[in-house]
Amino acid sequence: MSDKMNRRAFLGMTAAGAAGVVLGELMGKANNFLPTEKASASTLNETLDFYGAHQTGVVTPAQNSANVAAFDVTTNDVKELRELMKKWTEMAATLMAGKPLAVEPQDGAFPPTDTGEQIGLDTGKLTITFAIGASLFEKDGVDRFGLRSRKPAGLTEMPIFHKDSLEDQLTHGDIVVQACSDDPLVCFHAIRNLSKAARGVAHLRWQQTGQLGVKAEGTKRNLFGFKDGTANPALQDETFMKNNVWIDAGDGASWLAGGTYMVVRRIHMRIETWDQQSYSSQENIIGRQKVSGAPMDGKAEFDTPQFAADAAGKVTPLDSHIRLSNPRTGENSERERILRRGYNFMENLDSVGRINAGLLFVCFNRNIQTQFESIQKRLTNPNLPDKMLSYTDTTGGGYFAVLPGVTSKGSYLGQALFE
Ligand SMILES: C=CC1=C(C)c2cc3[nH]c(cc4nc(cc5[nH]c(cc1n2)c(C)c5CCC(=O)O)C(CCC(=O)O)=C4C)c(C)c3C=C
Ligand SMILES: [Fe+2]
Repeated sequence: MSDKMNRRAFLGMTAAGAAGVVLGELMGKANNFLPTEKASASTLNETLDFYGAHQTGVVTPAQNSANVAAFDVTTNDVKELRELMKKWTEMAATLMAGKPLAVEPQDGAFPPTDTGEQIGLDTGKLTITFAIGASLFEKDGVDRFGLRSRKPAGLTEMPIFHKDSLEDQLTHGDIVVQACSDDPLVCFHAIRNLSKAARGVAHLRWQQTGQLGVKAEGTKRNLFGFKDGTANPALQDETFMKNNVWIDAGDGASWLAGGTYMVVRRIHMRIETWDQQSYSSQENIIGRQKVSGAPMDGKAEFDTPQFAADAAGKVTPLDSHIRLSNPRTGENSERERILRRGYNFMENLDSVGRINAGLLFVCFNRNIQTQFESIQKRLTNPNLPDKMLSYTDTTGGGYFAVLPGVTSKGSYLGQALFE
């Protein structure tokens, strides 16, 4: 595939999208472009730059749709795995730039290189993020690719937490790919074509879509009807990202510097049961006011809850979700904080007619054990479990290491791991 922009592809793009790419190339962008958190139809044709020290899709403001797909690698040949990463690198850069995967006309005797359903669509700020699971380093005791010694100590298989109902076909995986865009079809197209290109080397293990809803500004809501993301760190807070999200060369696996750990939890929500709970009990379960998103003891969404003044949990119950997820005990709470980037999912009814919907919980953190797991263990502590656990069932997900970004053309995803 040529690095030069194909003239036809260029002309086929919307003017603004093409201008974005050209401007990016002229500026020689080193870092990922962060658009404002505003999402509107006029921004649908924005493209984000694939290249940078970190991959996109982590601190990128969440687009409206996501498609997260896990792959199992079927080859035992490390060269084939490396070739796949090279191919996916080129494809991701091309797709994010809004270009087709092949230059027309193609040889009519072969299947089209690009499946084509995105032709004429805007990219919707498409990001494609690649991460790898512990099983790529070792599976059933076998060092499949000679990579076992390079596995970061903190990258384990996701354990089964109290009350988890993990289903094998929705859990774990050798490689995970997160495609996010304001257009769900663009996400689908990305995953479909990456899967098609992996034929014979890797195949899809599970796939989960998610939606946030179109809203110009402010915190979006989950399917319990509450604002979700209020206490998330600001995406522009580089100090937070350095301390709590991005992995440092000194953290153990130097090849992973600039990456992060991604935790995925497919959390089914018992919608019908939840919908029968009184207004005040819903607020007590979450620990925030439903419409404003304010803490129980506050007035506005971003007020800080004063748990110390409510030791007995009379205002904000001790087993409420926000009280357990962040007890606000100074330094420790700050070190534990994660970057959440989840999506709602809504699927067909289950076999007995219940709504099959929930939260595709995604978070990024620098250390799974001291951050995500520390929070998760409080939420699932059998002695004082999160009240919300009675309304959710976690059916899938996994732990993955998000690869460092690709800084220049010719380099590829995971290169430092294979060298
Ligand atoms: C272990 C991590 C977490 C899981 C799993 C999780 C599931 C989950 N959360 C909601 C809804 C809300 N969560 C909120 C806050 C919040 N949640 C976590 C962690 C997990 N949530 C944290 C760390 C926080 C922030 C706590 C704080 O610092 O105050 C909120 C409140 C609004 C907000 O800050 O986002 C809601 C609402 C659901 C529905 C869910 C599983 C289905
Ligand atoms: Fe939460």
